[in-house]
Parts: sequence; structure tokens; C-alpha cells
Amino acid sequence: MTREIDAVEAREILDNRLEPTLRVTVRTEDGTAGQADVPRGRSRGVHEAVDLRDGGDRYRGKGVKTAVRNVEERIEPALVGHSVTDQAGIDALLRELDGTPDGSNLGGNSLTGVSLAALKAGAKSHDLPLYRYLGGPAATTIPIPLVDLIEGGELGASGLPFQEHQIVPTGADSFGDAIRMCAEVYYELGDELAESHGESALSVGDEGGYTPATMTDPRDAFDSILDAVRACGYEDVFELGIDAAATHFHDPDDGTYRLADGTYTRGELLEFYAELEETYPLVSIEDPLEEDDFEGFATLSDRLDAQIVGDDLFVTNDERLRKGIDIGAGDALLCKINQVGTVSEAIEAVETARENGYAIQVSERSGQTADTWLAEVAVGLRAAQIKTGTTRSERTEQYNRLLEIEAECDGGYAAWPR
Ligand SMILES: O=C(O)[C@@H](CO)OP(=O)(O)O
Ligand SMILES: [Mg+2]
Repeated sequence: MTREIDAVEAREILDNRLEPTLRVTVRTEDGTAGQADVPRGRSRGVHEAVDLRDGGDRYRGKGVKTAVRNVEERIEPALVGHSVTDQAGIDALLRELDGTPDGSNLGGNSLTGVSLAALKAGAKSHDLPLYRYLGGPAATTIPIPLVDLIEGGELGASGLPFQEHQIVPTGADSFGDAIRMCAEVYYELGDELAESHGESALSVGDEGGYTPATMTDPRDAFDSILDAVRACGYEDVFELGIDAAATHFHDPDDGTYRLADGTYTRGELLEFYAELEETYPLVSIEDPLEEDDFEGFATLSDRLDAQIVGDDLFVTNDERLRKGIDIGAGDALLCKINQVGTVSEAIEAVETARENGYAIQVSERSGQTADTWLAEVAVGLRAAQIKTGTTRSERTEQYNRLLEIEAECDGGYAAWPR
């Protein structure tokens, strides 16, 4: 079979926010095609690969025509003739062509799109589902979802400073059961919020979680969620998580953090997390501090039992992850391929995490399409955790694909946390 790349095409499409993004297709000589959509973050870390936008890195409708051109004029000629199953070679070539550490020359979005499309074409050329191509016969475990029931911060119009208030079905027996129980809690919570905060609380944020405008205290979010969990009789199934996304309420001028009830020093915020862990069944805290505070992450990892997840801190970058591992910062890697650029670089970070006992949480971006590579990659990388939002079809499609994979490979349900 001829597995050489014959063509690499790109076009501008729209994500769930009507923002332009890239769709890349890699074709091989025998007619196999792999197509992948590139996701896009809104609460992005400063150390992420550059997301190339025409006219600058802003949200509002800016196109990705330059990134499209880069794929077709600069990447395609270099990749034609290359074996599509040589993922490491393709990714190394992409990095070499770009020649910058942050992907700013060709665009991190171009690199991610081509890398993922090649991965998908490689899987097809072997006639394997993507998760099996990536993870081999051992890839049969379905990750535990961290489901964002109430949104705040940059992603929801509630008054809450933290970006995500999650339920974590650590006590479920299967993925199918887990997601069904999540849905029941979601609807119970909706009834309660509509009563306590009015029908407008049922508006959803970028990831499909509720956004009660008058809710400002994370403890109220947890109390409402736990009430819903209890009303459903699932106290033994669910624990709680947050993505604080603290960079986005941090004031770099004086180093303080702004929550709804006032300004917190770094020390006061650390105490607040400790208090939350004492009061609630909190098992996961993502980005509790700003994106360069490795020492603060280490202090929390040491002090709390909850896993501390590095998103903006590590940006799926092996070097930053190793820096964290050296001083004990964090307990889990958030894995977002487009933060770092290529599939191979994300795999490198995942392997480092695994070798060092860090948990792996494969994550959505707030801007996505219905492309389900995320679900495939989570199983393929043998991650025990996935974060892919709540309602909205670009999120539920990931769950649908995980349900299919669970049935396809008679998959087991992951154990918390790794
Ligand atoms: O902070 C995050 O973890 C994400 C996704 O949940 O947000 P964004 O994609 O906007 O960076
Ligand atoms: Mg985050």
C-alpha cells in the first residue's frame, strides 16, 4: 500500500463561537484522507504556541487565511512524498520548517492541524480507529470525565471568578453510567438554579455549563452542585473539581488575585483552597495560581490531597513540565495538543508525566468543532481523565464517541486519578 503523502489542504471553517479556525486534510497516494479541525482557547496561557490570526491575536472574527496559505504553500511541498505513518518524522519536519519555539512563523494552528490530520490519515491507512492506532491494543480504558456544571471567569457570564466548577464521577462503574448520572445531576441542578437564581441561570457558557449571573462565591456553586448530587442519591459517585484559571484574575502589578468579595494575596488564596478542600469533597484543582508560579503550585501539591493540575503552567510543554516535576509543582498534566503544536510533542509531555507519576487529563478548548479526535486521543494516550465540557454538541459528540469506543473495545472505566 502506498502511504506517501500526496496532498495537504486547508480551509477556514467556524468553531462553536463562530470564530474562524482551520480544517486540514492530508491525502495519501492511495486515496486515503485524514481530516482534522483545530480547536482554539479563549483563556489562553501566555506560554502557548501562537495561534496565527490575520490582523493579530484577537477573537472577534479574525480570519486564519495566512495559516491556510502557510499549510498549502509552505508545508505541503515539504510533506509530499513523506510516509504518512511516520508521525514523529512529520512533526519534526513541521517544527523544522517553522523554526521558532512558539510556532509563530507558520502558526501553531497550522502545525496542529497538519499534525492531527496526518495522524488521522495514518490511522485510516492502517484501517484502525484513531485510539487504537495511537495507543495499541492496551488502549481500552475510558477516561473519567470532569464535567463543568457551572461556568465563570472568561468562559461564562456568571459572577464567579473560577472558570469551571466540575463534578467528577470517580465512583461510577462504567463510562456509560458515569455520563448518564452526570446528565441527571445537570438537570437537577438546573431546576434548583432556576428556582434560586431565576430562569436566566440556565443560560450556558462556552462549554455548556450553567452561568447564574448573581452567583459570585465558589462555595455557593459547590453547595448547589452537592444539593443536586444528594437529590439524585449519588453522594457515593461524585466528587468535585475546579479550573480556577487563576492567571485570569491575577493582577501582575501587585501580585494579588481578585475574587468577587475582594482582593486576595497569594497566601490568602492558598488558605482559601485549603479551606475549600476541608469543606468539600474536592479532588482536582486546575491552575490555582498564575501561570508562572511554579513554587506556589509546589506548595499546594505538598499541602493538599486534591490533585493540582497544570494547564497554563505547563502548556503541554515537556520542558515546563520537567521544571515543575523537579520541584514537585502539580500532580497532573492538562494535555491540549494545540498548546504545544504537534501530536508528537504532546505525546512527549504525556510520557514524561506518566514516568513521573503525574496524572494525565486530556482537555478540550473552549473553541471547538464536532470533530471527535479529542475522545480518540484521550483513549489512545491512555489518559485516566478527560475534560470536554457539558452540553453543546461539540462537547456531547466527544461523549458519544467515548460511548462508542466503550462498546467497541469492551472498555473498562479508568481508576481515579491515573
Ligand atoms: O482553561 C481551560 O482549561 C480551557 C478549556 O476548558 O479554556 P480555553 O480553551 O479557553 O483555554
Ligand atoms: Mg484551564
